[in-house]
Amino acid sequence: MDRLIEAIENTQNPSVVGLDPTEALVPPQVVASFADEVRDSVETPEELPAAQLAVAYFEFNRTIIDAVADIVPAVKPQIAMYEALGPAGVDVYTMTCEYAAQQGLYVLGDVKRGDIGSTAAAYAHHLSGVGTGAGVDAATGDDAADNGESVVFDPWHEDAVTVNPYLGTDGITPFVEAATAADKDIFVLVRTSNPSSSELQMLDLADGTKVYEHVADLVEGWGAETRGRHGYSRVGAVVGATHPEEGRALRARMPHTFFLVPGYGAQGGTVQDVAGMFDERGGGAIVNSSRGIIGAWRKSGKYDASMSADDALDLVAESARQAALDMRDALRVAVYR
Ligand SMILES: O=c1ccn([C@@H]2O[C@H](COP(=O)(O)O)[C@@H](O)[C@H]2O)c(=O)[nH]1
Repeated sequence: MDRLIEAIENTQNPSVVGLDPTEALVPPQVVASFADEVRDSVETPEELPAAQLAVAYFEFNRTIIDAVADIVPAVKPQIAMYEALGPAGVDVYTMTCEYAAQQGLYVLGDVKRGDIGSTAAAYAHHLSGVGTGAGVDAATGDDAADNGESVVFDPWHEDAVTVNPYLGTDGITPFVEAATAADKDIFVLVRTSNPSSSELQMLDLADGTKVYEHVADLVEGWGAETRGRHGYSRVGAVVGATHPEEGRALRARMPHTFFLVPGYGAQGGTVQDVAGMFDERGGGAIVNSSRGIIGAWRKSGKYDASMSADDALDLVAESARQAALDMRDALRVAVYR
């Protein structure tokens, strides 16, 4: 977690911009502007809409990244938005991660993976890359053979990924090993921000703890051997901004676990809600906003359907930057006390 913590210190900004493009969040003239370019690149007419949206998503993301790269430490692309477009979308996911990394941003891939150990080992290649010396073997879950000439190709360009803990320790261990070998991190779902999250997470266990508290204790344990210079482990926790009381209690319960806090803005979370999720030095957490930043152009009052694609992208950039600055400044007041 050290690189993320130092990036936050350098920007004095504990926030991450979520890159969750949808058709509704990209100005229509931007999508339309790629019609001709894409027409020649597809093999069948059915592929055209997905291919066109994918190219538009990349241009949109690049615009956002350029607009915020000097003021935020990190971005969080949500892979679901890209997978929804098929292979063209997955390509744009990896291109977006690569571009963000090239701009010096920490890239947190929101992929929420989780499976039995051998399959988790394959998913862990998001962190370890592909090739000899790339950590765990995808088929067996064993250490990959290293013939001394290790060649690793990292197609994903992620510094961290989100992981689902429902399968327990053997579903997590390959990610911890891969993260450790590659100097990367994971964030495990503990108390999610969504309305139905209490159906499972708030259930009482026989010893009186809640399910999410038990997961929190597991997460502290999974990270115990991986603490860095700043006292936080490589195994972070996802804690929703929509649960301020539980988030505050988790902060005390998980002293070595860094928090990724989604649910700010579009889902109703406020700076007051997230303030208790930071430690006494104003560290220990990073707050995500996706729609609140990338969709800010729609609430700017300046959008006009007759704008050119270039003007619309300028508005996207200006609005995203302002929204990111507003979020940074609000967090600074609430957190850096
Ligand atoms: O508990 C969780 C875990 C993940 N998310 C993800 O964060 C963003 C939130 O987007 P907003 O537009 O800022 O609401 C999105 O990618 C979710 O999948 C979450 O919201 N809550």
